[in-house]
Amino acid sequence: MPEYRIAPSILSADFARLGEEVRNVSEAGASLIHFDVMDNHYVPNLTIGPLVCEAIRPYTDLPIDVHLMVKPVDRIIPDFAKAGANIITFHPEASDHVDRSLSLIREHGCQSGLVFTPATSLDYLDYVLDKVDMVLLMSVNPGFGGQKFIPAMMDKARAARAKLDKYKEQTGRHIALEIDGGVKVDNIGELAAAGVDTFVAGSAIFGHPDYKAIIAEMHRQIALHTQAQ
Ligand SMILES: O=C(CO)[C@@H](O)[C@H](O)COP(=O)(O)O
Repeated sequence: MPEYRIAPSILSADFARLGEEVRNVSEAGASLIHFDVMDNHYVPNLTIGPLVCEAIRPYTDLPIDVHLMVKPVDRIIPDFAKAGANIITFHPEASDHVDRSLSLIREHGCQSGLVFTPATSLDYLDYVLDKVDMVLLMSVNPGFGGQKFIPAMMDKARAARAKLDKYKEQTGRHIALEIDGGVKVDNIGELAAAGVDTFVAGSAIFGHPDYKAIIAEMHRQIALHTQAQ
């Protein structure tokens, strides 16, 4: 049975009270803090950088899961590692040398991962799986919170899990499968059954009045859909 993790996306938090929001979701049962970095170049929005990562670091003991939506990728990796990031993921299309960017993340003491937009092929994984700790599937187009889950991503999750399971059979190493975009209580169970183990949720958590209750309900749905497996 994999460890199922809920990662609130602070993109949907109240930025005026960010430290407090991070503390509140941490105490409410979150497993990771998902940190979306957008540059208004690779994606059409502009968010937060290493200074904000450093500022929230004292508010949680949970791993900070930095999702880079920036181009180029490499220059900013050491800054995030220094700011307290634990996991750093990036989009292969945004890196000049994917293998080098993955190595750079690990050299800086973080877990590494590749992110796939809805239309990006999983083939990018083929020659670099040994350097990947987490695969992040985007189930919306990157740039904004509060979008609708793209249904075709359910099959993509199954395909990704099959690839990662095959790799585990060969090597014994588990690679986490994370999904991001439109994750709610009504689809999280099916996603878990499809093989996803890490769930990013922004508006579903920060838009709910009781963070503890919504995270508990997400775990309940996951358990309901995976117990029989
Ligand atoms: O990276 C992104 C969007 O680009 C996501 O992390 C969103 O922030 C998820 O938000 P919801 O769809 O859960 O509201």
